Amino acid sequence: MPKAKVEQPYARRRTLSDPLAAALLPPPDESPVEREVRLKAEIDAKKVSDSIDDQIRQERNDQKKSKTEVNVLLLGQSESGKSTTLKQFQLLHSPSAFHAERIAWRAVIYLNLVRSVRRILDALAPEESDALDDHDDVDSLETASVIITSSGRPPSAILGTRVSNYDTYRRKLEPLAELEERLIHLLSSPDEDEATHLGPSRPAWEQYAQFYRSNENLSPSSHLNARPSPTIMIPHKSQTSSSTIHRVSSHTVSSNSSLSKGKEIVLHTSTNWKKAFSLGSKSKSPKSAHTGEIEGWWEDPDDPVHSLNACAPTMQELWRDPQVRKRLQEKRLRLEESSGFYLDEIPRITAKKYIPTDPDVLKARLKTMGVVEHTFLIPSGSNRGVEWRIYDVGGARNQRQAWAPYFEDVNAIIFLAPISVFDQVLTEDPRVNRLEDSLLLWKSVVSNKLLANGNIVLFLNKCDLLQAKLEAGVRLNHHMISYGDRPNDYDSVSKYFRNKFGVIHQSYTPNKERELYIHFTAVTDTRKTATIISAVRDIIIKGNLRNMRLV
Ligand SMILES: Nc1nc2c(ncn2[C@@H]2O[C@H](COP(=O)(O)OP(=O)(O)OP(=O)(O)O)[C@@H](O)[C@H]2O)c(=O)[nH]1
Ligand SMILES: [Mg+2]
Repeated sequence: MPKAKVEQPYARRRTLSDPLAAALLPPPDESPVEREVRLKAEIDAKKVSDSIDDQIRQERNDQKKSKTEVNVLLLGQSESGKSTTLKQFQLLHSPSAFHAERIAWRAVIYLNLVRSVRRILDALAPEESDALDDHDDVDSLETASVIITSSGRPPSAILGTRVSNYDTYRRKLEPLAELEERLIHLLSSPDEDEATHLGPSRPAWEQYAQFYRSNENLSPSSHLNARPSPTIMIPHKSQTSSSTIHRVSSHTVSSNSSLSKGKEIVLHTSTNWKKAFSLGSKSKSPKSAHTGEIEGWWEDPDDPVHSLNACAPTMQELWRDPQVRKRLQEKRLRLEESSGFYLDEIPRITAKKYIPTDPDVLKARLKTMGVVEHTFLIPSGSNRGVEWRIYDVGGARNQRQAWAPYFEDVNAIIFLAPISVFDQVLTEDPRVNRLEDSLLLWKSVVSNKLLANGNIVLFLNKCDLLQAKLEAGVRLNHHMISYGDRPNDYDSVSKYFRNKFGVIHQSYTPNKERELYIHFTAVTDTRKTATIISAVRDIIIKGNLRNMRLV
């Protein structure tokens, strides 16, 4: 064995300084046969040792992979329900962090309500023929909820029901216009007229924590764990200047380390977040820590709650006015598809000491800019120890270029396609039907090679709204000719959509073995969504293990 020959002198030389090697040296009187046997034994031993090393390395890698993180990307067009799904994940896995943020959602909910009222008033305005002709007030008509006819224009009743109290409503609700401006200023970036970030968070939390605890019967420790830490800016992965990553860690573990790891909320780079926190910040701290007597935002005369509270009876009257309802129907303005749900709860939402409930927060609309990362560490159950990173992206067309940098490391995609939107158009481009946009987006996601090995889960979302719409008599075949004369009921329509999305996946996926998991969802429904989320979690974990060949 030439190799052994070459090795021996070195081995002998090493013995001078290496006692272990000296002990392993062959006996000086070794016969050629003994030598051969020894060398073979050494080679065999090395093989065994190498294979053990390989095994250990492999196990370490596998352990590392399965232990560290599962990256999930939420994709879909704007208003498809991505952020709402993320909120459901948060509510399920880190409820205390979710609850701690509730007060901060107050301003967003106010803005959602005030905008609904403004949209109603705009829709009631007496029609002037030329106002319709140069129809550039797209926003006031809430494109997302307006049916576009073949002429490309909402079929507004030209001479519809007159609302006799219109002038009174306008006059009495005048203060809301100023309030809307203020809230937009507080919650939006200068170039946006939609709310894109939360209002007061930490200051509100600190000031009202005691009040909150006494109202919610929650233990002080759970609140301490949930307290969001100050805002930190994190540069975006992509080159786009308009995109931002917002990072929110929401560990469910209750150790101190989770606190020190930092639960940071990152706002838009162009946002003055201190300003955003100012709602309620004028309120003073509790009058007395001993008596627990609380002085809160409702004692601050500048707080928006006062204008809202004063306008509440008129808002209520407006929303209940049969002439108004008729006019909205004529205009086919369906406020229940957007932020309209708060209109059904005006007295509660405008109460001076209103604190948003879980369902209120889930329904609050806050447009996502850039990419928001949430981390969940699941401390028990079959997913124990797995760190979940969920990325929620902005779905509007000008936000989609920020998605690609996240495709590389992704383990699973949850794609949201709202299927109630077949009669709606994109807010950012009123020429494009929302469902068509969703189908195109779906096609480009399922055919993407970078995503070929990830699991893919499709949420056919807003099923509650689809059902209501079909029951109200809106016909799918008026908007999708391909539907033909099939029945216009929920079962037939939902199956049709499932098939349509399924076929696209089958035709365009670069990975023919990939299974597609489809769920019919209404992600604002916590109970049903919790069940779906745990099923999805198991699918993703199993898929991951399969990819790592552990199963
Ligand atoms: N009724 C009903 N409303 C829903 C459903 N899913 C989402 N919504 C509402 O639709 C609105 C938009 O949802 P978001 O989760 O903000 O949408 P998004 O996909 O994150 O939108 P972008 O951030 O613009 O990309 C919110 O007001 C939600 O409450 C649903 O299944 N049913
Ligand atoms: Mg969003």
